Amino acid sequence: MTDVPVLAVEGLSKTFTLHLQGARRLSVLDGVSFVLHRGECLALVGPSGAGKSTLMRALYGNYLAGAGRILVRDGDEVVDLAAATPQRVLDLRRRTIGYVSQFLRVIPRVPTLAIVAEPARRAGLSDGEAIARARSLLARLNLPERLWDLPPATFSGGEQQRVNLARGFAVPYPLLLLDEPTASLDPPNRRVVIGLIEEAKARGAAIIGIFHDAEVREAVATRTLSVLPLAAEAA
Ligand SMILES: Nc1ncnc2c1ncn2[C@@H]1O[C@H](COP(=O)(O)OP(=O)(O)OP(=O)(O)O)[C@@H](O)[C@H]1O
Repeated sequence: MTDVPVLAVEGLSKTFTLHLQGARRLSVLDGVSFVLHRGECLALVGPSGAGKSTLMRALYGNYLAGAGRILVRDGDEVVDLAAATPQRVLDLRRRTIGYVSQFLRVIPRVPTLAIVAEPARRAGLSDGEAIARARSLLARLNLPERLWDLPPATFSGGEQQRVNLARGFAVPYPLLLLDEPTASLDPPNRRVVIGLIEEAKARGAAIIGIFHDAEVREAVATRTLSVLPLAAEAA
């Protein structure tokens, strides 16, 4: 299976129906196709509102595809995420597909360390290993240790983004989706994230990212995919 792509997207389309506006339909993605192999980092580029985040959300199964296939390699199997059951999608998210969204959304009152350790625990690590991994990532991302036992709801934007990044990099996912992972970070922490992405590529992860920061994009991307706005409203 080594030559089987980690991800093959075939003819992916997505149309939103705006129920509060007379069921108007807005076509955002139309026939998107690409293939991604181990160790590649694909940067999605295109103007604001073109559909980059929509594509990411469809690849994580948050948005249901209108048409097309999203073929994800899962061990010896290839699963079409666009047609998978919700249970199978959750299963893929446990070990196969990681997603670092731009904003942290977590259960209130849970301390930072537990939030970061949780994906590693779900992926099968022991409690001790998951906590050790969480501690090491939080330290690497320069989150002050005095914050680790606090819930992150009141953290600054950059602190919350680093909690999110630590969660995403705590599991060696074969496929990792990064939605503007350095948007709120200062230059030293941007460099830490570039290092984490390079290490993930070196271990064979396939990565798709939206990097508005050109310096970060040029440092990590092996190629780009243009997502362009569609001209017309869907019929
Ligand atoms: N849940 C939704 N319901 C209706 N329309 C949506 C929804 N999500 C996104 N859209 C619309 O789809 C289009 C693409 O949005 P998207 O967030 O994917 O763009 P983007 O390329 O990521 O933009 P940016 O670079 O500004 O983040 C926009 O016109 C947006 O209004």
